Amino acid sequence: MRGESDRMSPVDDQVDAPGMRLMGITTVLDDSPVLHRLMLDVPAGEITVLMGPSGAGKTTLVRHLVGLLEPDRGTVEIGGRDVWEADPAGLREIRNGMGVLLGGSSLFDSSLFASMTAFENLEYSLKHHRVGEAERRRRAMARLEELALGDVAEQRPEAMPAHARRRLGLARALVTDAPALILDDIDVCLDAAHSHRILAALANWRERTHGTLLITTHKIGLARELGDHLAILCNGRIITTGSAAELLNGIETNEQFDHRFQISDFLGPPRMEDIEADDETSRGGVKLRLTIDPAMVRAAIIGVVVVTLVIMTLALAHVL
Ligand SMILES: Nc1ncnc2c1ncn2[C@@H]1O[C@H](COP(=O)(O)OP(=O)(O)OP(=O)(O)O)[C@@H](O)[C@H]1O
Repeated sequence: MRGESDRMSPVDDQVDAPGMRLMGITTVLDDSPVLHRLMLDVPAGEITVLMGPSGAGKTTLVRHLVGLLEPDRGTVEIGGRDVWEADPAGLREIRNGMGVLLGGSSLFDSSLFASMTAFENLEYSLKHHRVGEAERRRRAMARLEELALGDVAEQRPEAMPAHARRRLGLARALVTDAPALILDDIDVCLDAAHSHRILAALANWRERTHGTLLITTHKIGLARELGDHLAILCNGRIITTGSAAELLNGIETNEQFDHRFQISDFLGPPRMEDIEADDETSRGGVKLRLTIDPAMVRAAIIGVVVVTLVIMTLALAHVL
């Protein structure tokens, strides 16, 4: 029989931890540039912590990775597969290999079902991965206990305080033992009482899966503790990568962090002019994604039909 520390994949076969790679990512939201020519490598089987000032674009980057938001330019690869070129079945396969906790503490953000209890929320994910009933119970309860949620297993998430709901979202991301884990902003659950449990749960997941973890946080202590690799996202780009100990040397507060990385980044925020200039010069190397508005296509077809009819009418009138 297998113990808790055994390696388990979502479907009980060994699955290799995937690397993740973002190349040349440019994103414009509401006519404002958010990311510009962003490059990031998340090595397979290791922990990468992503930090950056508030509004730098961390959640936007995560949304590109998990298939929720298509970048305007560039490629997003997980395990060597382009997330945004995958067909729906391929995208489902990529998503099945990921445990995800989105930023925010609302029900929607934590990917929880309001109509299900804490236990049912976790069991649902395992059912989706065709895990048998007894094993579902064992795994779901193990994750709930691990995150101090055993007592509220029968409660619905809406009845829980925000930090407990956030831990439940984390338990749900962990429960399938996916080989890739993407956790956006777990700071909400990192109060003094629970941070050691969160770190222990992540260490346990790592021991079971040897998976790849990408985590975004504002907590300098957490980044120091976890970070095999630290990447700093600032002004829409990854401005530096390295070991957390080196990059955070001498930084104790978020003000010091912002001061070192945001104020000293001489390139500053991305500008729309630069992105438009890229569009004009883009050839070959960087992929340009064009959005075709169906309304424009319809208008163009109607226009062609009308012009054709007018020409035919004129030609007919000329003949008669
Ligand atoms: N749907 C949207 N429409 C328009 N602008 C958006 C949208 N989502 C995010 N933004 C803007 O994009 C920028 C980056 O936001 P994002 O949430 O990715 O930053 P973040 O680094 O995760 O911030 P935080 O650390 O505060 O969570 C911000 O200026 C934000 O206002």
